[in-house]
Amino acid sequence: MIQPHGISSIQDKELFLKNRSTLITDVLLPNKKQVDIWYDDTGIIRAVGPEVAKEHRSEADITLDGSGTLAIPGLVNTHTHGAMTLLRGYADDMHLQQWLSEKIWPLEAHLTGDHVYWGTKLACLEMIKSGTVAFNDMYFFMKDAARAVDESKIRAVLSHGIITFGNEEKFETELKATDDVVHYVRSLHSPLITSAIGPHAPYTVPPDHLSICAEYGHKEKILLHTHLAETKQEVDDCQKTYGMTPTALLDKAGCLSDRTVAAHGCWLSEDDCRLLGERGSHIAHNPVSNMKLATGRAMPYHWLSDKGVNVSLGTDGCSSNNNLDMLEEMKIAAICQKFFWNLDTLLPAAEVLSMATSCGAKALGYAGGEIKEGMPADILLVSLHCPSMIPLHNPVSNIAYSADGGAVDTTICNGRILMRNRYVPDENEIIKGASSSADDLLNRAGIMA
Ligand SMILES: CSC[C@H]1O[C@@H](n2cnc3c(O)ncnc32)[C@H](O)[C@@H]1O
Ligand SMILES: [Zn+2]
Repeated sequence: MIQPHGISSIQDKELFLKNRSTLITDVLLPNKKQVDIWYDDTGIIRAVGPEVAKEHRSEADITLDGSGTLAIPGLVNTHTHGAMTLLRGYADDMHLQQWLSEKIWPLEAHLTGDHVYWGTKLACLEMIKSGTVAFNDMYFFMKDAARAVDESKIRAVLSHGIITFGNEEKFETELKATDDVVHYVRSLHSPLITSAIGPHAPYTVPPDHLSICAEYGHKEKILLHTHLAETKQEVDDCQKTYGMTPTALLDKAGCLSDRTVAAHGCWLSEDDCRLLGERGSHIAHNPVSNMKLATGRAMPYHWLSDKGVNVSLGTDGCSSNNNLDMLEEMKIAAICQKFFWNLDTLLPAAEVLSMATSCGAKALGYAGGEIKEGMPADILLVSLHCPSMIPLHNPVSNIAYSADGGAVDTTICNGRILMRNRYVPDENEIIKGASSSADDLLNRAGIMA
């Protein structure tokens, strides 16, 4: 049996190498019940309860001592641009359109597949260290992102971000890049990685191109990932040009279905929320990015939940956040909603925890986000010995309002242990590779690091 504490020998490193039947003993659940959890080598939870260790100890290859930890489902980041880790701190404190057109897009023009590989490796490392086990990613060079995700062993939905501004030749290239990613991801035969089509936004992709994206998504049975109603300017321009809201425009183009994940939704109207509910579409809320880029309005969570829309949580990219810490995002989501809408009961702790877990899994189209029999073993063990978790009057409150990603001790995705006692194999190599890749990007763009 491999001992859980102290990663000191080669044998201990075997803990991370493959899926094994695993017993987690004496762990606390958010309802304050102490249980054992047993999952098998296919990564499926087989039993959760107080007597599970007694019944299943002989079937487990590994036992992890869960005492002093709280088990919660792995977190799901439903909107980000992973490789933007390399742009962290590059352009802050700006207006969105100016930020994109004057700083971000000019630098992104110099990106290579190698940058995206290292940026995504860094993103995966940061996510594993803060308890995220799945993410919805839209960026460039997504075959390189797929390689990085495949090595990191976390879940991802990957889309090539399509920006055309109506240019037909560019659209051809973007569709080809999308098709390449879709086929490459399928060729990996990974149960953890799927692909999506990613028209960037209704203001960068015109209606005829959006319609073709929708058709492609339906044909391939994949998700459609986009940005929606992020700023007032986007909504006003859309009304002026097309006589309808961006949500109605997406619907007219066939882009709204239960396989649609739209990020932001800050400026949705009540009618937009009704339409999203009727279509079964999902909204990914990104409060930190919205507040940092001063989008001027918080996503109307109360209208969306009234209309039955599934609302999940995302961080957006590291240039507008500037980290991928979903525990931090949960707190800010819960307090931002209360503050902006002046409703002290809006988005309570338990709802924001669901938003970051089961609602995220639902948006990304897989069963998960709950610790119970039959679910994938996407499990975090959060340390109860860190100051932000003491006292433990209410574990859900501590998770939503007090802890940050640093409290996560152990991260398990689909039964594979990715971090134990905050140790992740290859952490130093990833930090080194990503740091020099970020320097290389700035050099290529003629910017002194
Ligand atoms: C075409 S790949 C994705 C594209 O989106 C850019 N991006 C990052 N954050 C935001 C945001 O908040 N709103 C709109 N676009 C954003 C990213 O830099 C890529 O160019
Ligand atoms: Zn975004």
